[in-house]
Amino acid sequence: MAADATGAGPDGPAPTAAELVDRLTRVQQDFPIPGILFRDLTPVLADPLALRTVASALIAQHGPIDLIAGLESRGFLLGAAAAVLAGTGVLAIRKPGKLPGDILAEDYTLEYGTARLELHPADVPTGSRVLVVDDLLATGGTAAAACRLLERAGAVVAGVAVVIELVDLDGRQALEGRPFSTVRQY
Ligand SMILES: O=P(O)(O)OC[C@H]1O[C@H](OP(=O)(O)OP(=O)(O)O)[C@H](O)[C@@H]1O
Ligand SMILES: Nc1ncnc2[nH]cnc12
Repeated sequence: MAADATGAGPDGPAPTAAELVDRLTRVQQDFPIPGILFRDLTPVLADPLALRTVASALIAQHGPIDLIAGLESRGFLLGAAAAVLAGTGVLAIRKPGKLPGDILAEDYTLEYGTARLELHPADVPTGSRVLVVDDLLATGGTAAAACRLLERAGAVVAGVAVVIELVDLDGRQALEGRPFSTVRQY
């Protein structure tokens, strides 16, 4: 079995997803701009036990789902891992100009800047239950834009699942009551 960075002994209790996120997340002050405390999940993704445990936690709190939507770009990695565990496919909700052909687009506001997300509606079966997966909820603008895109495409948003929620920014309110779960709050 591949080594992991958690330090768990062979007979010790398995660490929870929240513990692994706490231990492994890289915290960087003033990135990408001054004033932002950046929480970087790449060490969690690089650890085999943490990736499996966290991906499993993302899908655990939601009912039956038909598809997972991963949000570019960090949500792609988690969304694909979660989709394999859930036995579903994965949709790519992308930044502008990346998807060819007929697309839907939604503009939104970030903790630092503004942005747009795009989706291929042809990949979304009408009435399918889609779980939106991303690494982090800050203002909630990204996840809310993804939900609006999926609903315009004819999907039912089964929920929004993120690894980290920055509670002071109250991003949940942007989700307007859609089911929401998080692995760790800061
Ligand atoms: O809740 P919000 O305020 O919308 O912010 C959260 C979003 O910001 C980050 O993505 P970013 O746009 O920086 O893209 P990246 O994943 O490509 O780095 C993060 O991965 C979330 O998608
Ligand atoms: N503080 C933060 N850390 C990591 N990703 C983010 N996306 C938006 N805010 C963020």
